[in-house]
Amino acid sequence: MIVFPNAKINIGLNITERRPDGYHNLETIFYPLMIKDALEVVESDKLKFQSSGIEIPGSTESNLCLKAYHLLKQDFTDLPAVSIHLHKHTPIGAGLGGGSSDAAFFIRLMNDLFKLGLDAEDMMDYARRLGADCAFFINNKPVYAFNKGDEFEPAELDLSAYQLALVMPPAHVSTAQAYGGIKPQLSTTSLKELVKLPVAEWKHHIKNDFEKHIFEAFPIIGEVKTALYDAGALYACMSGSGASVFGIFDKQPDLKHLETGNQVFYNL
Ligand SMILES: C[C@](O)(CO)[C@H](O)COP(=O)(O)OP(=O)(O)OC[C@H]1O[C@@H](n2ccc(N)nc2=O)[C@H](O)[C@@H]1O
Ligand SMILES: Nc1ncnc2c1ncn2[C@@H]1O[C@H](COP(=O)(O)OP(=O)(O)OP(=O)(O)O)[C@@H](O)[C@H]1O
Repeated sequence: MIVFPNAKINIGLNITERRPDGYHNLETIFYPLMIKDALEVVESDKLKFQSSGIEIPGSTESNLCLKAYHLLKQDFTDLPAVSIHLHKHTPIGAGLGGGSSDAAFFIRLMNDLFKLGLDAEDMMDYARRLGADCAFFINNKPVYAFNKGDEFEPAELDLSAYQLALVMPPAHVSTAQAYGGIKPQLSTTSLKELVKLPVAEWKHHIKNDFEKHIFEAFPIIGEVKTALYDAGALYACMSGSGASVFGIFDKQPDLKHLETGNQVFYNL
């Protein structure tokens, strides 16, 4: 069975409180983005994992697909061994949730392949144990997210009338490093309300709290955001903890000048 785990962007990100467990409460809007990996799983005599495409840092055992397999195996002890092939296309250290998506799609695939009988809530509970971003990819629809970013309310948001472009600068930001530099602050108006404003108004109201200190550490990322506004973006923002930056345009932008040194994705 083969599936195509897609990425996400965060439209705004308010880090509101530090939690006693060391994590942070936040609010954000998750929006699915059509940059995709390919994930193939077949039943096998023993558990195997191989990847192709972009090189994934870290050990094979730390791959979120294998972590998801072991998590399911704890409860489904008869689960057969599988051979996993992940073709990695989504940039890593990008704030696009690529690894989280692989894990969530893996859980969905295993549920279908081996008829585990899990509903969406059950799968989200497994996903939450693998990472804060992971649960979103179970339903994979635009949502307002709160608490650790793993509790959701539906968001009525459809950007299909716009052109989305994404730029990945030559910088890699680790999520833990990004949270390390943050000073949480309660927000005055909820993103849930702000996102109802016209897209052209968002730049005056919707922010990503990571941008300030990440732009200081990696000036290139802030420069990319400026370049997206210069190219006519109605709204531009770093996604999650970075390093990628997306722009929302009312027509196909000309970003040729950004293609040297950056990876640019169009028609998302
Ligand atoms: C930045 C975002 O991508 C926004 O959607 C997410 O909050 C990150 O989610 P994620 O990559 O799935 O994060 P996890 O793998 O659960 O956690 C990585 C590290 O980020 C920090 N972390 C993550 C989520 C959160 N709500 N508070 C945190 O402080 C913790 O230091 C944690 O050790
Ligand atoms: N399937 C996977 N794909 C990519 N990275 C993975 C995967 N499984 C585990 N990882 C680990 O996750 C790390 C990437 O985490 P990081 O938090 O930097 O990602 P990100 O792209 O910024 O996504 P997020 O939006 O979830 O923060 C990699 O260095 C790698 O070690």
